[in-house]
This record gives sequence, structure tokens and C-alpha cells, in this order.
Amino acid sequence: MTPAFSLSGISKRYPDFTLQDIHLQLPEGQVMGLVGANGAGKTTLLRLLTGLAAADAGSVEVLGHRLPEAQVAAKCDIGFASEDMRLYKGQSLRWHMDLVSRIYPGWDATYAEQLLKRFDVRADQKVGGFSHGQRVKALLLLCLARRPRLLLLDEPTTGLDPVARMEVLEALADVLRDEQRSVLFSSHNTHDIEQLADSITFLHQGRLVASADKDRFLESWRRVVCQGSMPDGLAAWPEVASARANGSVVEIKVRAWNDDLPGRLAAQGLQVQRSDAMNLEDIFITSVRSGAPA
Ligand SMILES: Nc1ncnc2c1ncn2[C@@H]1O[C@H](COP(=O)(O)OP(=O)(O)OP(=O)(O)O)[C@@H](O)[C@H]1O
Repeated sequence: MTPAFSLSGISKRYPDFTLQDIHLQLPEGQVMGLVGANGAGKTTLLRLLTGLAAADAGSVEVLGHRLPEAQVAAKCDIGFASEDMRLYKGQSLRWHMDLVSRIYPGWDATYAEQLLKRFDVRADQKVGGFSHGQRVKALLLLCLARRPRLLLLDEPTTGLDPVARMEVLEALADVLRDEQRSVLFSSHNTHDIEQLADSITFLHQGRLVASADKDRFLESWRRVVCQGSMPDGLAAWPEVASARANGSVVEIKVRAWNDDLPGRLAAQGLQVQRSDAMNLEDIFITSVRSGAPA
């Protein structure tokens, strides 16, 4: 089956930043969450997939189309929504809907009307008067109602109040019931990613440091509580992302749990008392602070 996208050996250089040697594929029908700190390169990666930026090295294929050569064909099947996209302030949302429906043959007018109701935005209002949340919803509506095969969403829920956020997440979950549609979305909200994504891709300073099935990724991380005193060199173990002592309790955050770890810790005088799952937010913060691969 043709993947929704395939990036192979991609590099993109800016004066103060390089996205380096990215190899990444999204199988069709899957949802990938893109996680990374500010400036990690998430938007750059999304822009490469839309053809808005060109790679300096490597190859980009979207829905079987090679970019930038076949970007016109690819763009018919890609829906991209990003906060910095411009709408015509003096025109209504209805005007934008008519415009997009004339350009894209896949426009689903019935679905567009449903989204208007669900998002509670007025089609006859000029978009220049929209609040931030209404603008985000308008952009998503224009993107979703085209029924693109690949949705690329840059921070789709940033700045939304909890109710609006839930509406947007529910609309996305609806889209995802159709198994032919694939989604890559970046978010600082790790809860959204945990809720929607099948897989998680972690960028750190322009490098891809992890990309894995969500459940496997979450299972590999553990917060381990031990009794004893901190052995020398523990923080340098490859699977240890952080280690700190508080009296005779040592808390270790482990990025690659394996069953022989308790035995190896015991050999260093540490008795494992508990090992708990970690949520994505905790994993994200621990990885960024440790500055090391997830
Ligand atoms: N057109 C450009 N010219 C020069 N530098 C750029 C350009 N676009 C992005 N960069 C730089 O590339 C780096 C990565 O930016 P990018 O927007 O991809 O990060 P991000 O992970 O999306 O960040 P955020 O979470 O803050 O949105 C930043 O240091 C940014 O300044």
C-alpha cells in the first residue's frame, strides 16, 4: 500500500537551524502526533510535506506523488491548516467556502454545513471580526470539508478554550473513522496527541529522536522508585533519562524499560520499589530536560 507520506534522508537548512536526516513514513489511515519543543522543526517538517518549503537533500513523497515535481497533484489530496494561514478579512466565511468549493472537486457541502453547526461559527460573518477560536475553526472547516486524503495540521488546538478544543478533537475523531484518511498533527498539547494519535514522532533540535507506535512508546518509559543510594554513573546509563535522590529514595526515569533492569540496579545497591507508567507530557518534559533522545 502507498504510504500517506514518505520522507527519506531529508535535510532542510536555515541560517540558524537544520532539520537533519529525517526518515519517516506514515501508513495510510493512520494518525501521527508530532511532538517537540519550540523551534524543534515541527512546522518546517509540515511545510516540506505541503510543498511550501523545499528540502535541500532527500526525497519527499506524498500519497505517491514526488514533491516538488508533482506538487499540483499532491495538493489536491492534502488539507493543511496552520494558525498563520491568511483568510480574507473583509470577506465572510461563506465567501471562503464558495471559493474553496470551486477549486476542490471533493468539497462536501453537507459536511461543511454540519461543521458550521458543530463549531458554532456564522457563515455570513466577515472573518476579520472572528475571535482566535472562531478563526481556527473556520480554517479547519475549510480544510476538513474538502475531505482530503492527508490532513496536515499545525497546532490545531492551540489557543482554544476547553469546549472549542473538544469540538475540534471530536471533528477530527470523526474524520479518522474513515480509514482511508491519514493525519499528521503537531501539538504542544500532549493530551490531544495521547487521545488521537496511533503513533508518536518526537523531534528535538531538528533531529528525529523517536517515532513509534503510541502504546509501545508509552510502555517503554517508566518512572522507577528505588530504595538505596545513588550509584556513580547511573545518569549515564543509556536507558536512564533522569535520576535524582531524595534521602534514601532514588527516582529514575527510564526511556527503555527492560525486565533485566531491576537486577542490574540491585547489583548497584538499588532495590526497585515501584515502576509506574508515565504520560506523554511527563515523557516530553523529561526528554527535553535531559537533552537526549526519547
Ligand atoms: N523561513 C525561515 N528562515 C529562517 N529560519 C527559519 C525559517 N523557518 C523556520 N526557521 C527556523 O527553524 C527553526 C525551527 O522552526 P519551526 O517553526 O519548524 O519549529 P517548531 O517546532 O514548529 O516550533 P514551535 O513549536 O515554536 O512552533 C527555528 O529556529 C526557526 O527560527
